Amino acid sequence: MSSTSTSSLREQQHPLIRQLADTIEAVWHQYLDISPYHLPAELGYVEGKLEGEKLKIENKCYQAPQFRKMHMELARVGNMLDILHCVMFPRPEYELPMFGCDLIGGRGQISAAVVDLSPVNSGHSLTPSYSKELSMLPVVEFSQPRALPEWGDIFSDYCVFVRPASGEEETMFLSRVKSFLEIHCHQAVNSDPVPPEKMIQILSGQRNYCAKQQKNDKTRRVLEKAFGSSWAEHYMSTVLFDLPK
Ligand SMILES: C=CC1=C(C)C(=O)N/C1=C\C1=NC(=C\c2[nH]c(/C=C3\NC(=O)C(CC)=C3C)c(C)c2CCC(=O)O)/C(CCC(=O)O)=C1C
Repeated sequence: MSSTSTSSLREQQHPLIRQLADTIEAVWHQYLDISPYHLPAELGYVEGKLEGEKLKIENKCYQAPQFRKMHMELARVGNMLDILHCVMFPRPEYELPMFGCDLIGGRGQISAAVVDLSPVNSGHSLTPSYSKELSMLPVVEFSQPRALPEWGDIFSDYCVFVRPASGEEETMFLSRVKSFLEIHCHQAVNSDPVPPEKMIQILSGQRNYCAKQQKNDKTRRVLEKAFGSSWAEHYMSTVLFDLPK
C-alpha cells in the first residue's frame, strides 16, 4: 500500500511529539497565511554522531504576514533522545509574544515539556487581550511541575514546564499547547503594526529572549557532543535563536 503521509522523523518519535508536530502544523495552516522560509539547504536535514549514536535533525520553517520565522525542529538520537523544538518569531512591527515549545523525551518517557507565550515588550508583560484569554483557560494540574532555570526569567506566568506523569497528563499538555497556539494565531491575525519607537522596544525584547535561550546548556551540550562547539554555537545563534536584523 502506498504511504500517503510524507515521511517525517516524527513517525519514529514518541507519540506525544508526533501529535504535537501534527497539531502545530495544522493550527499554522488553519489560521495563518503561511509560506516557506528558506533555511540554508543543508539544514533541512542534518545528521551527526552523539556517543556513537546517530543524531538526526529535521527542520521545518515557514513565515507569515505577522511572523518573520516559524521554526519547528524534530531531533532524535537512537531511542535515547527525542526532541520537538518550536519557536515563532513575530515580525517586530507587531506587539506579539514569542511562542516557544520544547519537548524532550528518552526511552519512551517525556522528561521535559515546556510551552510559553513570552512577552517581549518593554513592560515585560503580556498585553491585556492575551492575559484575558489565557486566564480564561481551564486550570490544569500536573503532578510533576519542574523549576525553571535562571535564564527562564523570559517566560510568562502562564508558562507550563512539567514532566508529564501519565498519558492523561500528556494529553493535557498537548491541549494546552493547542490553546496557546490558537489564541496566539487569532490575536496575531487581528493585530495592527505598532509605531516605529515601539518596534525598537520589541526588537530589544526579542534579542533578550534569544540571548537568554542561548544560555540553555542542556541544548548546547547535546549539539556540542554531536557537532562540536563551534557548530553548536553557530546553530544556536543563527538557526534556533537568530537575532532579528
Ligand atoms: C520555550 C521553551 C524552550 C525552547 C524554545 C527551547 O529550545 N528550549 C526551551 C526550554 C527548555 N528546554 C529545557 C531542557 C532541555 N533541552 C534539551 C535539548 C534540546 N532542546 C532543543 O530545543 C534542542 C534543539 C533541537 C535540543 C538539543 C535537553 C536535553 C533538555 C533537558 C531535558 C530535561 O531536563 O529533562 C529546559 C530545562 C532547562 C533546565 O532544566 O536547565 C527548558 C526550560
